[in-house]
Amino acid sequence: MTKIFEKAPAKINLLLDVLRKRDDGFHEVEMIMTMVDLADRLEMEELPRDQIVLTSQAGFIPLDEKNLAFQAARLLKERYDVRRGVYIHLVKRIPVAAGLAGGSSDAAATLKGLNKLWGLGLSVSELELLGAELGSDVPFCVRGGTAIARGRGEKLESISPPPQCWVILAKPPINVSTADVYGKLRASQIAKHPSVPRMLDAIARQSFPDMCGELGNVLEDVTLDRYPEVRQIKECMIKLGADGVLMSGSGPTVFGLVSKEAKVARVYNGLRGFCKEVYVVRLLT
Ligand SMILES: C[C@@](CO)(OP(=O)(O)O)[C@H](O)COP(=O)(O)OP(=O)(O)OC[C@H]1O[C@@H](n2ccc(N)nc2=O)[C@H](O)[C@@H]1O
Ligand SMILES: Nc1ncnc2c1ncn2[C@@H]1O[C@H](COP(=O)(O)OP(=O)(O)O)[C@@H](O)[C@H]1O
Repeated sequence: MTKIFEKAPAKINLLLDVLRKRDDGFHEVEMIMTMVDLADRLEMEELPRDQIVLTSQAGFIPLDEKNLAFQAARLLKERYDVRRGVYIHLVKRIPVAAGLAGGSSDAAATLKGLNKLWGLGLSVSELELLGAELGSDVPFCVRGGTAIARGRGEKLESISPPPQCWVILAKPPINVSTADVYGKLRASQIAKHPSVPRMLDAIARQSFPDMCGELGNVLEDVTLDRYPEVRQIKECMIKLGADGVLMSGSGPTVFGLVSKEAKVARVYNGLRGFCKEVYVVRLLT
């Protein structure tokens, strides 16, 4: 029986700016997002009965309609009147509720995998549009690569990959709700907005130091104030000598960019002293 395998990588936001709060409750954003090589894996195969069955080795995520992979399968089934069942097994490796878009990437991988398994013939842009119905980060996860995201995150423009480097991810043991963080942000009172043109220029010139200098995320104002442990991890990474340090998305994961391999062990070992979940990965360029 045909089995489809899909990789669902985590994202980081090299830049996250909020322009204003919209009337629909969402925020108008400008983000520069890229993928890292920390990924979930999904296996999808035909089920002889007309049902969506989702399993995972992870005991700490919902496996019913609350799971974004389940929602993605249901959306395709309903929209294209697919009367076939599917068994999805999710190997979860991306930390949950971390600001790394794990659930969104699982949803994107499910859309891509079932498009193949069910022979739907949908284009990447059609899958992105479907993804937008599931969450603001899903269209980017469908497209992958590096992109500027506008609107509520669904309007994408692909750009060339950033200079390659090491990425050290540290996730403190707290769960941060994206809705809460956006809810606490006062968009009209943001003290300092990061510069999209300067970040794009640094990436286009492949200047690693300038890219590090242009990192910025306005959601740090909310999360770092509310969760001192996130601020502490950020300060620690800076002290340990990471070249650029930023919180990803709404947090609480903080990432450090490092260009020289020799420095990676120092940052990793220093962090491991007080943060259990630390990963060393590369950009997916
Ligand atoms: C902050 C970011 C940055 O990449 O990522 P995460 O921290 O979640 O990884 C995203 O904007 C999150 O995207 P995603 O997690 O898909 O959000 P959604 O499910 O669409 O929305 C969750 C909630 O966040 C708020 N929200 C989300 C996106 C946006 N542009 N404005 C908002 O105000 C809304 O309150 C919404 O109900
Ligand atoms: N496939 C999934 N993997 C992880 N979490 C999921 C998934 N589907 C739904 N969720 C729920 O979505 C919430 C946010 O998860 P996640 O996508 O990991 O966070 P973030 O948006 O911060 O990157 C969690 O509370 C989790 O219970």
